[in-house]
Amino acid sequence: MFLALDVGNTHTVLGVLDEEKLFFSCRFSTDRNKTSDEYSVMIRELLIMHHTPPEQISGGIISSVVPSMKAVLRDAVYSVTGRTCMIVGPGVKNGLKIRIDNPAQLGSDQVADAVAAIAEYPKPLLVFDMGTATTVSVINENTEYIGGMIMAGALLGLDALSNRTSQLPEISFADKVDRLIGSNTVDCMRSGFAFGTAAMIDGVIDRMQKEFDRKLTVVLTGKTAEMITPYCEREVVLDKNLLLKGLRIIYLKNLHHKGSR
Ligand SMILES: Nc1ncnc2c1ncn2[C@@H]1O[C@H](COP(=O)(O)OP(=O)(O)O)[C@@H](O)[C@H]1O
Ligand SMILES: CC(C)(COP(=O)(O)O)[C@@H](O)C(=O)NCCC(=O)O
Ligand SMILES: [K+]
Repeated sequence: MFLALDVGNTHTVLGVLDEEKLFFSCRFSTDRNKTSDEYSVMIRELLIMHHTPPEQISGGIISSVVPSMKAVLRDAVYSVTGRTCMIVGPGVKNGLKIRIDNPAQLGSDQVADAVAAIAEYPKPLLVFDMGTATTVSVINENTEYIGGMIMAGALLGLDALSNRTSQLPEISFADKVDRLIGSNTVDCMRSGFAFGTAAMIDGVIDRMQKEFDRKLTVVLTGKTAEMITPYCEREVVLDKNLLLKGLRIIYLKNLHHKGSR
């Protein structure tokens, strides 16, 4: 069993996996002020809460788009399990053919997503990772990562909307949004979030499709994708664990390269 950590700008996802199974995953806030000691307490408790003795963890892998969190979490995992995590980035093989101006610039979350998507889905394909930012990754028929898009995440837009206006409130999304045409402030905001974001995705898919002869596969992941997928009109696949599956592939690839760690 090994640990996989996906550090996003808002949340960190921790998964415990082996070659076939995802035993559990959980999310906690990405808090840049917490120390490795604080994270080690949290990780230890999460493992125990999920009936996983830390001694059973034989290694770990971290993908982080928050640079300072890499060392903090690696140290925390080391103090809980005695194992040193691989960190997605220079020196760790990912097998992805990255054809962009500066491959080192690509976020490690997009690398892990792309590795998993290539392994599981027909090409060409698009991956929408909907977190703090929404990223679109484009993979061609030859399984090359050729580029993509970055936009503000849908929830970031909503935060900005209520923070930067005097009359728009903070809203929640406990219920399904069933009206396209809102007739009050809150319903208008809810419709804008759900249908507006879904229409953006549908529209990007249509435009991207024109660049390819073969039908694109479209995979959506990230917390926000769970909320938006039901409102999309194009054919999309929601894969909540895409990134963890990518980390599994990268972990196993490097384990076999370097011998056991
Ligand atoms: N409990 C929460 N605390 C803070 N932000 C939240 C929460 N729930 C949702 N969000 C919003 O979700 C977005 C991030 O989604 P998430 O999938 O966690 O992203 P990331 O992978 O970038 O960490 C942020 O824009 C934030 O506003
Ligand atoms: C675009 C991102 C900020 C998305 O972060 P997230 O929403 O997962 O927190 C992250 O993937 C990143 O910092 N990327 C590096 C820049 C790039 O991919 O070009
Ligand atoms: K993202």
